[in-house]
Amino acid sequence: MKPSKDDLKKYLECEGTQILDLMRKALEKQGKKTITYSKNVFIPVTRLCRNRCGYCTFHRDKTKTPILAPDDIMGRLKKAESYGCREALFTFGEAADQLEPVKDQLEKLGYDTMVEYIYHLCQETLKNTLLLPHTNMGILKFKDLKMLKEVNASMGLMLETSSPRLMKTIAHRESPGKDPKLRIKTIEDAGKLKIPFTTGLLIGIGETIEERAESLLKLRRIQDKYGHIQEIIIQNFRSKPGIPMEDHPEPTLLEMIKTVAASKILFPDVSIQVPPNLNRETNEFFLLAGADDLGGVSPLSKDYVNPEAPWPEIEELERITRSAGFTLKERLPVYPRFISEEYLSERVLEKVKVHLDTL
Ligand SMILES: O=c1nc2n(C[C@H](O)[C@H](O)[C@H](O)CO)c3cc(O)ccc3cc-2c(=O)[nH]1
Ligand SMILES: C[C@H]1O[C@@H](n2cnc3c(N)ncnc32)[C@H](O)[C@@H]1O
Ligand code: MET
Ligand code: SF4
Repeated sequence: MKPSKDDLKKYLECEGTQILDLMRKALEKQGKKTITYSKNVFIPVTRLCRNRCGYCTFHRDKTKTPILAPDDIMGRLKKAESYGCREALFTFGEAADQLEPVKDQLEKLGYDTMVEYIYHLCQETLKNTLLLPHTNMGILKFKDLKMLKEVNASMGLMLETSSPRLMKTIAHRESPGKDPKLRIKTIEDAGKLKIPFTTGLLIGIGETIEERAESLLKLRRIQDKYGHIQEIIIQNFRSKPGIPMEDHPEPTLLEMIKTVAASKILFPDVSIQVPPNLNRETNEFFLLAGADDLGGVSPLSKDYVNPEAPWPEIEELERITRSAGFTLKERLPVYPRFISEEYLSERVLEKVKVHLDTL
């Protein structure tokens, strides 16, 4: 029986030893002995962005390099390959090609749009490296998703929250692209196109418990209809100096544990990921609450979204995983059940197969 909204609210609100019962229940649903992670390189293709999320330090108003040049990117990818990475995580400010400096630089490089540029970069990645592209560029149109499916092993977009109320608060009031209607449309379009998909929630940006439950149920309904969601990231808001939400409290450890556990109970069929660099001291608790993936870990690049939080070494992930009673296993940016012609283009599938023997 799938939990109802009331069940979810109860999970998210429970206290004391009820939390231990919740963790046990989630762990039973999780049911596996392994915890996965992906070795990646984070490529910030552009940091210019049309939005101004109250929690974000990634976006830049002005920069000398509006977009990273192809040779710079190829250099980073080659280096990543030599470190044994398998995933190229291309991250962008949203709709940056609506902004003049980006438009100008794209034009100089011979591209009309950012989608054309990233398509080319993914193509080059597949041609010249062993890395598998995963593109996370904000909301996209159906036709752009369709084009990018050709050259990506998986794609991603955080839902953040399904609450339209936050469009009026400090978190999203200057971010038209965080309108949950638009985000949900993109995630559904990716489902229609059968693109293996990463999404998630940002916890602690002013949403209520009820809104947290609604966000999870929204993703559940999408997954029931399309089945393309491979992982859900439960990401905790981290406060940092200088952001509009600097004084906003971070979610507590117990709130995060309850959200992770409730997510696993609602999504026994999807990996629940907690980024390990945002919870250096407390990762074990999430594994004991049903999280089964530690996400992308980069041996050579920093997390440009949370630059103050370095990624742990693989040895540390191994130690964390072992002490929680699991074994660590590397995975690709596309999860095993999506490795088929149904979900991957021929050229991506061919590249994915090269990795399967060495995982
Ligand atoms: O370490 C991080 N990885 C992030 N990733 C990457 C993720 O951890 C992994 O690389 C994916 O699981 C790919 O397998 C994202 C991927 C998306 O598609 C959408 C959003 C994110 C956000 C983050 C993030 O904030 N921090
Ligand atoms: C790439 C993803 O990183 C997340 N993100 C952006 N800013 C922060 C922050 N201060 N703390 C935690 N996560 C953040 C958002 O969920 C975005 O979608
Ligand atoms: N700007 C995009 C979004 O918020 C990509 C990740 S944030 C750096 O969806
Ligand atoms: S989180 Fe993404 S959309 Fe929001 S301001 Fe930062 S880069 Fe832009």
